Amino acid sequence: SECFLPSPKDFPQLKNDTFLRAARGEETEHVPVWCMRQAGRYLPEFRESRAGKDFFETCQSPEACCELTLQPLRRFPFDAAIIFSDILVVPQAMGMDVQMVAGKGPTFPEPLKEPEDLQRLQVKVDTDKELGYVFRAITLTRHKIEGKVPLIGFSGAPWTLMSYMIEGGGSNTHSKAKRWLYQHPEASHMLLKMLTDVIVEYLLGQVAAGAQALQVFESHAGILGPAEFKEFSLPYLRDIARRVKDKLKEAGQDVPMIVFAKDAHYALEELSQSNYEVVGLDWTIDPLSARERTGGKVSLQGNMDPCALYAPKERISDIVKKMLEGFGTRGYIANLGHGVYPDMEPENIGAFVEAVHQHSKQMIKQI
Ligand SMILES: Cc1c2[nH]c(c1CCC(=O)O)Cc1[nH]c(c(CCC(=O)O)c1C)Cc1[nH]c(c(CCC(=O)O)c1C)Cc1[nH]c(c(CCC(=O)O)c1C)C2
Repeated sequence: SECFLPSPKDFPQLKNDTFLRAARGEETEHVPVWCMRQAGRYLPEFRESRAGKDFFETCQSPEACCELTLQPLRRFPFDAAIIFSDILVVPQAMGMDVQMVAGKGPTFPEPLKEPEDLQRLQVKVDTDKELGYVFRAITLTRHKIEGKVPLIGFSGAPWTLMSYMIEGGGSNTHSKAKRWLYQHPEASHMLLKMLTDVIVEYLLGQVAAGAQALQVFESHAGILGPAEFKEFSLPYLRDIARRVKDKLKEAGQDVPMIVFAKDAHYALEELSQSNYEVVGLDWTIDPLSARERTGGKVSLQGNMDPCALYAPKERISDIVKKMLEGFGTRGYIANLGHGVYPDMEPENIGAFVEAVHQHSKQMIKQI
């Protein structure tokens, strides 16, 4: 229960800082690797822990979040962990009802339909009160991880959260949310601004609780084109990193920030100049051209096609080798271009991690 949770103080010393060094573009002995959705249904122990339990109730239990975050680390030598939670806890904190419906995914029974609906949202969110359970999960996990690897906190980006709040769940066209951009640009900016304010507080709270890096997920960037991305996503992504960094600096703190804007290859140059140390890439971008286009301004993270995990292990090793040769070993964090799917073989995730470590050690020795 809550009163026995440890405080965000006296954390165990970090033993493997490879991920943090790569994020800052420093030299490492091997390329660090972790996987988006590394805590997930592809692990039998995850399915067992989650069985019969409500998804958001699980998110609200620091002990359950801690256990699910640690599970993949017991199996694989990942170089980072990401706290088990979901991006949709932010719309919940703003007063919206979100349920996880089996076989359908996250569902908002009463999505935003017209600009008047913005009045239903909490303007000033007390993140300690509404999202304190995430902060407590981070503090507990940072203790229980025993300094093995850094712990990443995260948030959804404003446009991605806006699209869920208007669509009411997952969508192929995102046409309801995009209608707002074209019919109600002012209300759209008002909503994006509201979300940005909450996200900044939320990310700062996660660092105060013990998060050692932050990733911002703009998972629905690809549905925007270059012009809409520049107007409705990029300014908010930039504002979030700027405000979080300025506040942390005041407190003498500094954590690397990663921006993952899925399918936003058209905005790679802008993303590399948006106040984030690391730009996460999906698999539709060629590693070498991503390097050229970002011109050494940022570290890069990604980007193996998750479906390559269906390949035999020797093939995974070859794909990883090519990926490493494309990105180079400096300022690079290996990852998938999106999350692990539930039907993937845990063994093949192991092969992916091992291939990154082995090939990169070889390459670094030869430099
Ligand atoms: C494991 C899981 C999560 N969320 C959902 C699941 C599946 C449900 C379950 O297993 O019980 C529902 C869950 N939550 C969401 C979805 C996608 C819905 C859709 O658009 O169709 C689902 C199935 C929304 C969501 N949630 C998240 C994103 C951004 C990343 C991405 O682009 O995939 C998004 C878009 C972030 C997220 N979500 C989660 C994590 C922590 C685990 C880890 O990464 O190891 C993280 C970082 C955890």
